[in-house]
Amino acid sequence: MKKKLNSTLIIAAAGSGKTTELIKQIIEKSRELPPDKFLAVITYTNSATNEILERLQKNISVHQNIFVGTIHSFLIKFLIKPYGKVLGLVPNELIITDYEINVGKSSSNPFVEKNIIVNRLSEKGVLTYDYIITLSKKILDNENVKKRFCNRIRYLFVDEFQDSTKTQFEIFDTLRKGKNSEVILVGDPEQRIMNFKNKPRKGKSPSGEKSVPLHPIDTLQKKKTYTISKLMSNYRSSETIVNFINQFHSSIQQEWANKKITSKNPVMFIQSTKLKSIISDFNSLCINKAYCEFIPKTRFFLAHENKVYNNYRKSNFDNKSKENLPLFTCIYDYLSSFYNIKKDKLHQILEMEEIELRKKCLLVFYEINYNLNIDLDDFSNFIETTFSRKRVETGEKVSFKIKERTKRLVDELSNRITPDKEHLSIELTEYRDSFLTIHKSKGLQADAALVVAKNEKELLMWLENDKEKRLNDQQDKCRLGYVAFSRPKEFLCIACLTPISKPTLQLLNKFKVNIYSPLEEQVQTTLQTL
Ligand SMILES: Nc1ncnc2c1ncn2[C@@H]1O[C@H](COP(=O)(O)OP(=O)(O)OP(=O)(O)O)[C@@H](O)[C@H]1O
Repeated sequence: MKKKLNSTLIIAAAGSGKTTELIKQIIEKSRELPPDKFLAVITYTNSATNEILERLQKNISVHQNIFVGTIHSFLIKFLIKPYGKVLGLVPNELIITDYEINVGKSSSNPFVEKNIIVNRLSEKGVLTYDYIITLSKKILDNENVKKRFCNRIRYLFVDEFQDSTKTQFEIFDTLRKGKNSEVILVGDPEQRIMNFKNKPRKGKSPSGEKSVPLHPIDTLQKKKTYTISKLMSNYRSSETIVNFINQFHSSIQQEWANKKITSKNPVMFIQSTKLKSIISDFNSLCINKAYCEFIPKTRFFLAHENKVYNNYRKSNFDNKSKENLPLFTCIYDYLSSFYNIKKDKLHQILEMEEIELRKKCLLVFYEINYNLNIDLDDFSNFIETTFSRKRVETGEKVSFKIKERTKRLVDELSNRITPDKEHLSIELTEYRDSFLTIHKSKGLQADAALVVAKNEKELLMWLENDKEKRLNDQQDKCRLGYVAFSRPKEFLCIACLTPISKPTLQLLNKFKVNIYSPLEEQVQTTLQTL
């Protein structure tokens, strides 16, 4: 008897181990896959594609009829290449480009003008990413092609479904409607932080008033076309953080599942409004056992826009102490000026794998920590021997600068506590760049995170807990807060660059956030000592 094909929407909130779940389900379905049908997995980045393929290969042999790739490569393989030419929509040779067509503001109708350019390019075989989606939809208008497409694919998995556009969803849903395929969509409505071009346009409701179309990940939860399944555990964060983020999720209340994180660190709000003080308060809280039980080895500094941290980074990291930077960043920075090589090119030019480079950096750390009287000339020799590369001498002035730089590195590192084995392995495996926009931090995690709002209005959007308002937030502002708050495992601090009002303070209290005001802290300490 033919097995009933049941399409599913898996709601997987932050830290729920959605990749693990995805892999598990792909393996299960691959066992039921007829050899003449395809199982396709759509991912949103090439690195996600690689991770999924690597993890699959550890468990099954990935046959020709299993496809893992981005939406664009999926559509090119299954629709554009086999049918585009036959239908006379594209020429033989295709060039795919990520070039974005931007029509000048002076244009009277930029939308139409852009379409004309994109169509002309496609006639010549040049396809932009956006056009690949439009073209695929056009191809699917042909009933014959639609039937063949539906017959070819038995299972379709879509990762990060919340970031799909409406048109992309319509293409996926074609397969479900064909009744020969099973579609498995995995995503988190609360982590939908699309960029502008993906936004649905406003329409008018039958009554004439402006309506805001909801994303399919929200509407599908109310329909019966897809079975809804929810991953209820959070394997990433402490109980306090899980409870905190639950207050902002519109469809899931997660359970704290990582019982290894036993610390009860409170979620903190730092009351300073100057970025420099905020960062310094955050770093002091990280090493204060009263607030943070274990010193976090990986820290994220998050904000909506890069510019929040830019000035701070320029003025502090170019000249002064880097004492709170991760160990490897300090040594990479040093090596970068020592050899005059860009930081991200170090492993390439020094001809070693990233992990090898990090191990050598540890040798540098130990050399500084176990050798109390470092001779700066000897240190240069040590670096050259350790990294098997001589520094190119470029004059006395530079030599003097390198000596100064070495002195600074020795100062920075000799004050550090020797990392124990456990922490070392964390640093070796989980090191990440610390300053990130919230968009960039998606999918990543750190031991601690500082999340800075540029003003009270932004903070209040992040703290919005009215489900309807969150659902209708067209600019993803509320959800940006959720993504940022759900990154840390152990310690979450929030701050705001403008003073906040009393009602906002009360709101923070309502959400069980502790307020940290360094001045009050000082007064308390002084009073206690009297
Ligand atoms: N079944 C599991 N048991 C124990 N730990 C798990 C399990 N699944 C995932 N983890 C761990 O939990 C953490 C979060 O998992 P992961 O990054 O896959 O979550 P996610 O669902 O992708 O979250 P986000 O959407 O926030 O990026 C990781 O450290 C991962 O190793």
